[in-house]
Amino acid sequence: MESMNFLDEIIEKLTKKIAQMDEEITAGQKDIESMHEYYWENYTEMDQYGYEDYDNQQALLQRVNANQDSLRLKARYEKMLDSPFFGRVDFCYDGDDEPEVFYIGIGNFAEEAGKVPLIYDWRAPVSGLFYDYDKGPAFYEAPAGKLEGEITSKWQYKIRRGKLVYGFESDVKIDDEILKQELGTNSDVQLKNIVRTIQKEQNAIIRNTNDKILVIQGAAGSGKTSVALHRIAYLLYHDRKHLKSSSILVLSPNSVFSDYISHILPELGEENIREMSLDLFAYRELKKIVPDCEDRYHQIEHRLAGMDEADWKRCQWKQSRDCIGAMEGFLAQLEEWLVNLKGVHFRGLEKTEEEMIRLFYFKFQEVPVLARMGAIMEYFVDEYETRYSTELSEEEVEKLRTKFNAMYTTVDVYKIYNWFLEEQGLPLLPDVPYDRRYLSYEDVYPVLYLKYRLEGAGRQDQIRHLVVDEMQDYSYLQYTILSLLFSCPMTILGDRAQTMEEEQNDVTQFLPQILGKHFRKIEMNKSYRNTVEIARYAETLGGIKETDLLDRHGKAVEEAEFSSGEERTSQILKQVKTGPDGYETAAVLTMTEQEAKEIYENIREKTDQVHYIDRDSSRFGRGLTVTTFYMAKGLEFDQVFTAACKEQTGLTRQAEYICATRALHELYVYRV
Ligand SMILES: Nc1ncnc2c1ncn2[C@@H]1O[C@H](COP(=O)(O)OP(=O)(O)OP(=O)(O)O)[C@@H](O)[C@H]1O
Repeated sequence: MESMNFLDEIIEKLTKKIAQMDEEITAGQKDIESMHEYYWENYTEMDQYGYEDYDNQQALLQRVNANQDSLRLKARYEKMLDSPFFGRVDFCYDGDDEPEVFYIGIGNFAEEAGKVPLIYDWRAPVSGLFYDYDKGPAFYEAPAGKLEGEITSKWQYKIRRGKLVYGFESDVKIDDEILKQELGTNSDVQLKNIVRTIQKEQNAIIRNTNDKILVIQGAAGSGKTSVALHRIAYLLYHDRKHLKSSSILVLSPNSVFSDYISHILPELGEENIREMSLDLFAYRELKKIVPDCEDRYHQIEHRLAGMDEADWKRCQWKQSRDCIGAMEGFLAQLEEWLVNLKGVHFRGLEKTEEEMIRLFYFKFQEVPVLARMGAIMEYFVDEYETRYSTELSEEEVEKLRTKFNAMYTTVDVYKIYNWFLEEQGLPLLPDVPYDRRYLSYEDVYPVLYLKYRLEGAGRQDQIRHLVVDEMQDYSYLQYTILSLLFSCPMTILGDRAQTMEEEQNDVTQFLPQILGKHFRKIEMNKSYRNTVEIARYAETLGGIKETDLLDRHGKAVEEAEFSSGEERTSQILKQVKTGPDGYETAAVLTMTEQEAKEIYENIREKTDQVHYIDRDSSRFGRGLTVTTFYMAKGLEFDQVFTAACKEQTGLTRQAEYICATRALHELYVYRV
């Protein structure tokens, strides 16, 4: 078969290329070492202005970067040696007699730079044909414009360790059969790349470069996270000049999730991007105000333990647009309370009280109020230094700073926040010194917002693309804070049905008010993860109408009630099928942390083949895991055991929905 010969040829050429690159990299390393040596031997004699020194450093830096690029490329070729291509499109350009053959893989491969690629990167313009069309008329957008023609044949391959597992001509679009096969296999402790089977609707999102803010509302298991990460890989490929992996940030729910998704980009030959939870970011930002805060999970636990309705209403209000409005009103009058302006004298330079008023309320009114005195002080120092043609020492500047800052009645954001709570008639935070302060989750973001409005927000301009996963879990206030910090393009994805509250949170309703008009919302309604049996069961829990499903069937969902936790645990252990000949992963998902601990301890008495995940964990392993529904968000397992209660509330129903949608093949709902 033609492709078999091609495969052998490619393997040979890749092997040769890798060997050649090895030599280049070793030579590069030697160059770097000798440049280092030269530098250390000669740097004392370099010209006094530092030009030579600078040139040497630049040359060294360039050589190091070039070697790093080669190492990265080599790593990609090594991956391609395992599976050089997965698709092929024969495309006859309009006006040509013969089709051209394009093989598609995870990266471009040409024998030499500048030569026609033997393999095309899945992100190359021509590769769009593979994902978007069946046989017949088709076109793609090349840098030179639209290229039209006809696809005369399309092939799919599975190659592992350099050997063809299968290869066949497909005349329908990327076949559901292949997808079913892919999804029918066992899950992994890592999300997989989907380059071989990206669907047309998914491809449109991945290749979208026009919309600055792309919001994806997608059903559970529709591939949102996968698509967002492939989109990042696509953007990196097409904008290497401006976009680096290190300038992309993913806001993810927790460290386990971060770890779960951290393999996709390296698998595709890209470097990893930065990942963080917004809570962690907030705590770091609040460090000077409070030493410790609650996190989101504490709040969920309080809710499940039966939080008072009035308390819950207050928590919700504090995250709302109304709270921001009230805080803005408060800020408008705050300037009056916050400063006690006086005249300043310093070695012959004087600013009278009237002048200070003019500076504070007019000249510097755009500067956030707690940063304003500093700005006025710098203005004063400038004036002094210009007038007396002298430079003030650091100590003198510090003395002046203290003098100016003494005009604030307080600079403590914690205290100022309490003034706000008092004004609103809300319960106050305890009036305690810094080291005894602890913020409840409801106050974390209002305090952060207040801090930014008082001191200014440190804009995160080094971030050139922001990905927000699980978008439904962020409030109006949190998005407002994000808009103060980031002005870069964003990919925001989530599912309103997977809210961790009774009522669904459709953030797409208010996002345009915050993020502006460069905004596109796309829905993904086809779900791939669960079997039809599991997906239909989950739909009844989530009150969702028929989702479009891949027609993959499996075991019926099993529901049972038990009279004790021990009985339930025994039954779970009977049903778990992880192991060498069984599934890769299984999870017992509970409503609360307490239940998770109990079940874990219970299982541990019988076997040590079990992992426990809580908010401090950073990864999950093969085999059986016990955790809460909220820590399992975004993850998937071959088997899921929902440890539910006999009585359902709105909140536990939602939790059960999240648990159910985590299951790939088997779902058991066991109530006690
Ligand atoms: N085109 C595809 N080809 C193969 N597998 C796919 C495809 N799209 C999605 N999947 C698989 O479906 C599962 C769900 O994908 P993913 O986790 O990205 O979805 P999600 O929408 O973020 O899910 P959720 O919101 O429920 O956490 C994964 O196993 C993923 O590999």
